[in-house]
Amino acid sequence: MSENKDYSRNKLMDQLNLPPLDIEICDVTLRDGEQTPGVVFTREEKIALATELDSVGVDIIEAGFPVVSVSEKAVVKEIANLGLDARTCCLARSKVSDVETAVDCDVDFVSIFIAMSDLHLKYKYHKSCAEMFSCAMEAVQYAKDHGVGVRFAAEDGSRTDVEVLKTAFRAAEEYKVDYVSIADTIGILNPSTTYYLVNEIKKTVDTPVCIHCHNDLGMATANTLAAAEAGAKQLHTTVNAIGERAGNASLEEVLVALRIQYGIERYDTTKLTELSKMVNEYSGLKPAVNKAIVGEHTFSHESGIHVCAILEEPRTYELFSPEMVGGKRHLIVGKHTGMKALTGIVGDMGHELSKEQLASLLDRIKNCTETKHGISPERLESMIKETKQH
Ligand SMILES: CC(=O)SCCNC(=O)CCNC(=O)[C@H](O)C(C)(C)COP(=O)(O)OP(=O)(O)OC[C@H]1O[C@@H](n2cnc3c(N)ncnc32)[C@H](O)[C@@H]1OP(=O)(O)O
Ligand SMILES: O=C(O)CCC(=O)C(=O)O
Repeated sequence: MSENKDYSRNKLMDQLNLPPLDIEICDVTLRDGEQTPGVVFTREEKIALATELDSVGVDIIEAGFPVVSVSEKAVVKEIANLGLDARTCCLARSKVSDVETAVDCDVDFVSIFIAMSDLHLKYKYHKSCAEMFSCAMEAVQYAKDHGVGVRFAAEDGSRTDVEVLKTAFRAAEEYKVDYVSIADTIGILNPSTTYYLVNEIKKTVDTPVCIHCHNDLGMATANTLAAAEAGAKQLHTTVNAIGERAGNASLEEVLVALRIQYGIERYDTTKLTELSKMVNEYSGLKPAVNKAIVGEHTFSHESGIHVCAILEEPRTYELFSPEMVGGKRHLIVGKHTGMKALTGIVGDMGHELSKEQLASLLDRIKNCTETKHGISPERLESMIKETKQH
């Protein structure tokens, strides 16, 4: 087998003998992502994002929640009619009027949701589970009668009694819903409980299961993958992990993990950095510098021990190549720079310094307190010139 230069495969996965994952990605950036406080995507931005998500190979694009506004409905309909390879869906409450609006948008399926947790029934709906379920099935029937697919979603599914969830999904199956969905709405799950919950539901229904994870405990990506291992078919993601509160499972993290850990290579990960930049620009939300996959530091290295190895073989300290995700490598010069790194960097900048000059430059760099954020290429250039003059 030829050596893979793009990434290091997690070979420990071989020890687990997992069956291959049978998954699809439903990206919800345009719906849950836009629910991030203060975020609004324009029509043009939504269309640009849908087109880019499609070119990544995302299987389903959740285009929006049509009853939110007239312009929201219009753009959901426009995206559904763009002729993308991805299927489209949108959100609807368990109300026939919401589903009527969704059906009018020409989406492939509508996600009809209710919460069946005690907290939501008592404080949000002030109705019994049976009453809410009946509203949901009326809405499901309406969609089915109009030839539109249905995802029946249990909002707050992770805090819903498991037996209640099973009974509801079993009953929804009678209405021929196309998917049942478990939402970890407030991000309470961990990988073990996610696996348990999905496995329980898989034992109960034959209908494909979806998982929608929030990141309140920083586990959304891990939980999404645990759900996939337990047999969840549809995995929900957002670009840059945006979404309610701490956000959702990150598209870029899930796709790269699927490739490296599970051998799923059909998504075009080279577009992920560009997609992240688009969401950054349109949402006004810059990912943290240490955000996995798309953060500014993903391929930035300062430590001498790391850089001296990277100069020979980047895989020593990079799990995957910048090229694999459309990113760029940056070698940072600062307090932690070593001699090999400095020699390489100075050479790459087109300069030749003697051993003594390099040692003197390194000493200056290590003791330079003028900046806390590394030495910029411009500052380094002038330091090199100063070193040459001495
Ligand atoms: C977990 C999630 O992400 S759910 C999706 C959250 N997304 C949003 O809320 C999108 C933005 N929301 C909006 O623009 C508005 O809230 C709308 C258009 C959806 C509804 O607006 P309004 O009609 O003014 O209702 P309002 O927001 O005040 O209250 C929500 C109502 O929906 C009801 N509701 C909430 N979820 C559901 C559901 N799944 N099925 C049926 N009814 C529901 C609430 O009980 C409440 O009913 P009430 O008006 O009888 O008390
Ligand atoms: O499961 C779904 O499709 C949507 C539910 C949702 O957005 C949530 O509960 O956070």
